[in-house]
Amino acid sequence: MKIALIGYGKMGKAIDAIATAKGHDVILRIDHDSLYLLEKEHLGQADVAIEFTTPETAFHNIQKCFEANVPVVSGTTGWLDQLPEIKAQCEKGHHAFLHATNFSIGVNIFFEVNKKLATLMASQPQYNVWMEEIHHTQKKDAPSGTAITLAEQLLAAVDRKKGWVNEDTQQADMLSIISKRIDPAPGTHTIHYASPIDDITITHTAHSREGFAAGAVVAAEWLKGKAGVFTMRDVLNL
Ligand SMILES: NC(=O)C1=CN([C@@H]2O[C@H](COP(=O)(O)OP(=O)(O)OC[C@H]3O[C@@H](n4cnc5c(N)ncnc54)[C@H](OP(=O)(O)O)[C@@H]3O)[C@@H](O)[C@H]2O)C=CC1
Ligand SMILES: O=C(O)C1=N[C@H](C(=O)O)C[C@H](O)C1
Repeated sequence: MKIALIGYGKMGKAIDAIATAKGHDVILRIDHDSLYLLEKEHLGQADVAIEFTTPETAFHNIQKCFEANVPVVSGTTGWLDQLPEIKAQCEKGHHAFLHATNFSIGVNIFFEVNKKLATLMASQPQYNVWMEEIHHTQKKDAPSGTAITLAEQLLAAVDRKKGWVNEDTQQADMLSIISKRIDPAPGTHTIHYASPIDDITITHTAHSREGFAAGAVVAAEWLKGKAGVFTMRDVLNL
């Protein structure tokens, strides 16, 4: 499979290593200083593009893939207010787009555990709940995209929380998401339920970026030849 990598930072490089080891041909490595490659003439030669850049650039990069009619897998976080618009453009143009706030298999299983635990906790108001995420200091967005996905899942089940805030709030009806930036943490997410009698805590800890990168390559293999808007749940059949 011919792959165009859009963004050649920590994730772009990790994906390059895994895709190449699997026998794929990485034909483009597009970074800040090679944006001229983000045109149909070059992008159009790829079977699929994998986009991991910045919150400010993801929307434009994905549009460029649509213009070149190249299926695009994106893992960039921090731009999710624009996600409905890009999904609409994808549907309208019959393109292919797959976004996930986290591509690791472990986190996608963790998402399912989070939903189940939140459903069980919905009728147990003695438990207060809050969330913590820890990432490296170069991370641009807070809270992490994964933490937002976890929070949205939790809020859909637990009525006593009306929304989330990115601070340690004392407001009983708001879910605290506490963000910590500590090197070299690749990504740790914890959900705490605490009562006067006992606590339940679930944690996912990434030991490296390998899980994110491997999942993105699997998603790209899966997306090739398809049209529509997809997530990692479709890839993993969850
Ligand atoms: N969904 C998931 O599983 C995961 C998602 N992420 C997310 O992926 C994104 C990237 O993470 P990471 O690789 O760690 O970040 P890095 O900062 O290491 O890499 C981002 C790269 O994108 C480049 N870039 C900036 N603007 C453009 C542009 N317009 N076109 C192409 N490339 C550009 C940057 O270049 P320069 O430095 O020159 O500006 C940099 O090399 C983040 O949003 C992060 O949250 C991260 C891990 C897993
Ligand atoms: O920026 C990162 O590094 C990560 N970003 C994603 C997120 O915002 O959730 C996924 C992972 O946690 C690593």
